Amino acid sequence: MFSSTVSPAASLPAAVPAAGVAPVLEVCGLRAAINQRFAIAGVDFSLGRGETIAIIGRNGSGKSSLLRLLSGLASPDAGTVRIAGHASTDWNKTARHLGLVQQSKEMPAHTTVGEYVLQQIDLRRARRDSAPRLLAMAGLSDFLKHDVAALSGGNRRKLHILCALAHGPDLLLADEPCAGLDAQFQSDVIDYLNELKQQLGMSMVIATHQLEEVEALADLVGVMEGGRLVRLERRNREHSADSPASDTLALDFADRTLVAQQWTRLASLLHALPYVVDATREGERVALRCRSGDVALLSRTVGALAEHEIHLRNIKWAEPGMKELIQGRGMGDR
Ligand SMILES: Nc1ncnc2c1ncn2[C@@H]1O[C@H](COP(=O)(O)OP(=O)(O)OP(=O)(O)O)[C@@H](O)[C@H]1O
Repeated sequence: MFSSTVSPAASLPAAVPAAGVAPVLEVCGLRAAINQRFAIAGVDFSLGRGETIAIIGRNGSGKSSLLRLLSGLASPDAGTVRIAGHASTDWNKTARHLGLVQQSKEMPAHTTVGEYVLQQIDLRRARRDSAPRLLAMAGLSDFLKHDVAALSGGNRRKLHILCALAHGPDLLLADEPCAGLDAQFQSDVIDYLNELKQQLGMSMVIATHQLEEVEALADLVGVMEGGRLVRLERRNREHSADSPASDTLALDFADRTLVAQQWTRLASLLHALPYVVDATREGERVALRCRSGDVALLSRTVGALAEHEIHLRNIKWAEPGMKELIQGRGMGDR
């Protein structure tokens, strides 16, 4: 599913857009103290036109803080964020390029969808005649006269997104756009975001805990941990089924002398497993690099070795799989 793993993220050439194409978003050496104990640091990446980066990581890892810095709502202590070539804090220049969807947004009372959209268009000094097209794209044309407070969670989220796009920005920053939605609404919002990507060539930064959003939308995945971007991967969307994996299993054997005394036999058994890319010795342990991060690999490996009377004391992800990272688990036990 993901083509490569690089750490630190700064050294990743995959995140640099093709030569001659100005990045829509460029983040360089970003550092900012958020409070006395937490800082964003070591964030470097670029996003080309039409590309989407999903920012994942467990609660409190700094995703929202990073989005605030990208949007210019907060200023960095060091480094730069450039949106369409302009410093993110220079709102006069960046505002027309940027659409922002924050995590929670109050809806006004006694306001219809039609009125709300026009208010938001006026706020952004955009053209009122863009309203029908924006509403149609979000599938909300039939809700013009509905009270915004009575909209479903999914439609409300789409309304926020469409308002953020009223002035025709190149870059959408969305903080957990599907948080708290049930599966149906989630998939509605993801379809809508996908249309924006496909039809408008929108570039997007999406902070998320949802695997579905990453699967459907992301060209790049950035993993935040303790305020740092610790992994940055480019997804191979066309060949996701058989792309090489970045997932590694750590194997501890019941017989601690096995690796030292029977390495040749053990290595040939492990290399014969269809999903294994590579097996390497690390003292008494073995690191097994696998083609897919499927959780079933653990039980398949245990079973395959047991057939040869080889028993394991412990088996775990040496590097957390993408599912664990997205759901906020698996970091910190390396
Ligand atoms: N305005 C603020 N003032 C002070 N500290 C803050 C502020 N916003 C966030 N923090 C702190 O910064 C750290 C990172 O929080 P942040 O909300 O960026 O993480 P997150 O990855 O978005 O979390 P979640 O997935 O729960 O939304 C936390 O320790 C949080 O308490």
